[in-house]
Amino acid sequence: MTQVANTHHESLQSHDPRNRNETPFPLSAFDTKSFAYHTIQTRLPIILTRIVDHLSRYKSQVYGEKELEDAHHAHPGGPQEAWNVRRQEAEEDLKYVLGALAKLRNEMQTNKTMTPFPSSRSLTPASASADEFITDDLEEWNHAFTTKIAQNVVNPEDLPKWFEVSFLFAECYLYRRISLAIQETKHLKRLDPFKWQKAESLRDCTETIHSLLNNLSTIMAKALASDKSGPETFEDSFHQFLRLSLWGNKGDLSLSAGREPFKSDAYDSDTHNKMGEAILVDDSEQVWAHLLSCHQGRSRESHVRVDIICDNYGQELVTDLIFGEFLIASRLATQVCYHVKGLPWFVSDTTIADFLRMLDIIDDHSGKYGQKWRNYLMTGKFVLTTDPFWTMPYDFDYMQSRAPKLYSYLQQSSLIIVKGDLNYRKLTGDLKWSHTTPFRTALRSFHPAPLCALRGLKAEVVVGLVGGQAETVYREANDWLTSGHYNVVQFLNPSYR
Ligand SMILES: O=P(O)(O)OC[C@H]1O[C@](O)(CO)[C@@H](O)[C@@H]1O
Ligand SMILES: [Mn+2]
Repeated sequence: MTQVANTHHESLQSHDPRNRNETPFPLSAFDTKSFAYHTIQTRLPIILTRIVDHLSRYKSQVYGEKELEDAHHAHPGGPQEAWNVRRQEAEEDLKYVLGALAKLRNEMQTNKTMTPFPSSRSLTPASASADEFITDDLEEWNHAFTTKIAQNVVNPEDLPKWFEVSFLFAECYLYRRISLAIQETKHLKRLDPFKWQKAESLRDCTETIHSLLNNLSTIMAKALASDKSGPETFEDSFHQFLRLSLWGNKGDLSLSAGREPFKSDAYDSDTHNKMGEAILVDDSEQVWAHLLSCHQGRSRESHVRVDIICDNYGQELVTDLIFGEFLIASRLATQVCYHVKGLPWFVSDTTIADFLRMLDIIDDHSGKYGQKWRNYLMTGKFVLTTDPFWTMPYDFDYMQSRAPKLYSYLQQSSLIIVKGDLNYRKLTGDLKWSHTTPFRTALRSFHPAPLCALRGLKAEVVVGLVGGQAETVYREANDWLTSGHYNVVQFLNPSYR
């Protein structure tokens, strides 16, 4: 395997507990020609500025004025004084958040040293509810600071800086600091700073979602009608739904910072075929064969659980729900488990509150599926879960040691679908692998169960290509690694050698 080493990082080799001799170095903004540099220099400041704009523009929503008014109307003679105090405190909270974000932008742009987090115990808890955001990842963040794992600093005594640490660490750190500013307030703890962008993008793809849900009933009816002898007959539909979920990944909001946002057209057979031309590695056949063998090999009582490590809200989540519906209705799976983020993350990633809101929105589109999928959640056909690991700075190679419970849960999966670009970066460690490195090698120790990555290429790591393929695609489009146009469907069953 080619070592694409960066002299700056050479002295790191002995420091990271992983065997550096066998793995290349992480992508980092240290390389000024890289997408990482462009992101930290230009895209992330835009993302921060957008939050500040929205928080300033929608102040009254941020203060929860509507909720206050509702409470006031519900209890007209109620404690007006208390509400006024709450409003003033919320105003102070907002000023605090805006100040913290300005400070964060300044620290990033002037390449300051990154500082550890306060202990989660120092944060006053909000009352527990579905839209509660986690805080219990902070001790792990500080573990990464103390041990310097995942950071890629040059010498053990060096402190991490924005343009020198690994790109993955820097980017995750930014999103964690945004959440911290919000969690440090008294009244704004549940604020999702990306909610206006998520809502806007949802409006942009309303028609697409509507048509997807409308067609779903027809396609499912057709697919189920042809179910003479069991799930074997679903092969074509399986490929359609898998690719639909891949296509869903085109609509992320973090990529669009500083670029034209992706406008979704209806997904039809033409889109399906065009997508096919832009799939650089397509292991869908193997995924199908694997899932079918799970179904055929299972006894009457046993389960086939498919885990979806989710990515974005909106269009992508709808395609993932549709895929889940297909898996359950076709009986290829008995359970589909959705893993979402415990914090607002990379602008458009799905949180628990987003997922539940999506079901309400789907109710408005198709009276049927929102309620149906809520029932699935109640009966265990669908499971919705989160874990602090997803918002830690670690790539998946660290899951077994830093989140052993999550790892062993995933070991019981029949198939793990890993969605999107960021998750792919975490699968491969966001390292400078040669593009012909086998997918298995790039996963390093992460082999909990058979897995399939469904990902649009939006960052400078991709593995598993054949010799010469990268060069050919580069000639077609020199921004092939980051444009989101090209895709991979990569499968690995760790029990096959
Ligand atoms: O939603 P996705 O597919 O993980 O994409 C996230 C985006 O954030 C990044 O990880 C970094 O900015 C890009 O690679 C990508 O544009
Ligand atoms: Mn995302």
